[in-house]
Amino acid sequence: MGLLIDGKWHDQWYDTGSTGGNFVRSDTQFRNWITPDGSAGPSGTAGFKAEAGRYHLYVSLACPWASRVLILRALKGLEQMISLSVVNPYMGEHGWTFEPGSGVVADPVGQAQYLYEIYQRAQPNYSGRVTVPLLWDLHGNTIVNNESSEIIRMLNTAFDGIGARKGDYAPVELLPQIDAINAEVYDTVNNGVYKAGFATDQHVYEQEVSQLFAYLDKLELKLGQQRYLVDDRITEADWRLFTTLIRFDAVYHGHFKCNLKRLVDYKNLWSYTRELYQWPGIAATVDFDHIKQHYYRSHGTINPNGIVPAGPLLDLQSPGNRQLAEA
Ligand SMILES: N[C@@H](CCC(=O)N[C@@H](CS)C(=O)NCC(=O)O)C(=O)O
Repeated sequence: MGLLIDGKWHDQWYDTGSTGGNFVRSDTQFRNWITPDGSAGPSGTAGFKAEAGRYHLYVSLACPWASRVLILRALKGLEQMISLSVVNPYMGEHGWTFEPGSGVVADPVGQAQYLYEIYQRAQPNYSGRVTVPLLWDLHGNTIVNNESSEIIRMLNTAFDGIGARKGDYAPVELLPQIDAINAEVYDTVNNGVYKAGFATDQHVYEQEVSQLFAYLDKLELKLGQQRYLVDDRITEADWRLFTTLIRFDAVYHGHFKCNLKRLVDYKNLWSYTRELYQWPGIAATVDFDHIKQHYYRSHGTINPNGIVPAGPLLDLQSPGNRQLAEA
């Protein structure tokens, strides 16, 4: 694990020493938007028109942020329009690599060995983290965007005029509610598990874990009364929560010590997770082998012997048929 400084790779772990034992996620830097006509989006520059075959996505199947993007790509039926590379689940001294392995899909652009080469290709003097997901413009030979929350918004509508599947997961009239719940879920759940798992101070860890479970308790009640997080239709907010829930018992409970309860102990949340997992096209985006291999083998400070646990045995195929109480 490391980062690029002035275009040069440095192998170093997150610096929690300067932040009192807290894990602080850095902001992503490439923020352009694909739009139907190539005009500029809410940030970045213009010039990224939605076109079939023009864009390429780099992901890790282990990564919850990349998984959101895979999910929107599947829901919108964009698999033929946006091609895909998958990194090796093991992230070591060179960061993400394309080392051949089960499920790894090589870089078609320049046959990169390491993901950081793709960042160097776009910006030779780039300084910052080398993260997935990464959306690449095959025509312009540059990075469009490496912020998953923005990539999923683009995929939701930008390709609608050129054959994307119907479905709006962030309808304008629901955006204020979606954005509000996304912010809470991000802080307490999506990033909450990382803040607990990467904490290097006992007190910080305990605070993060208690905040995480207090919020899961709230969600458990909510999902006993309503089918989805916002309104009665599935939205982006549900998919953003799902990518953390589906990893919860397999990695966050053990590896990140988020173990006050397991997800399967939450009747409604577990049933909701199964329902979303069984949604058409979604199970194919979930790879428990990559998920477990990545977390347990890549974080040497947390799991020095790199042993990957055999369990848990999850029955994800049993029906996700929650009975809702009257609100
Ligand atoms: N804000 C980014 C975060 C992406 C991210 O942190 N991805 C992780 C994998 S789960 C990564 O690539 N980490 C490598 C690193 O931080 O060096 C997003 O949501 O797109």
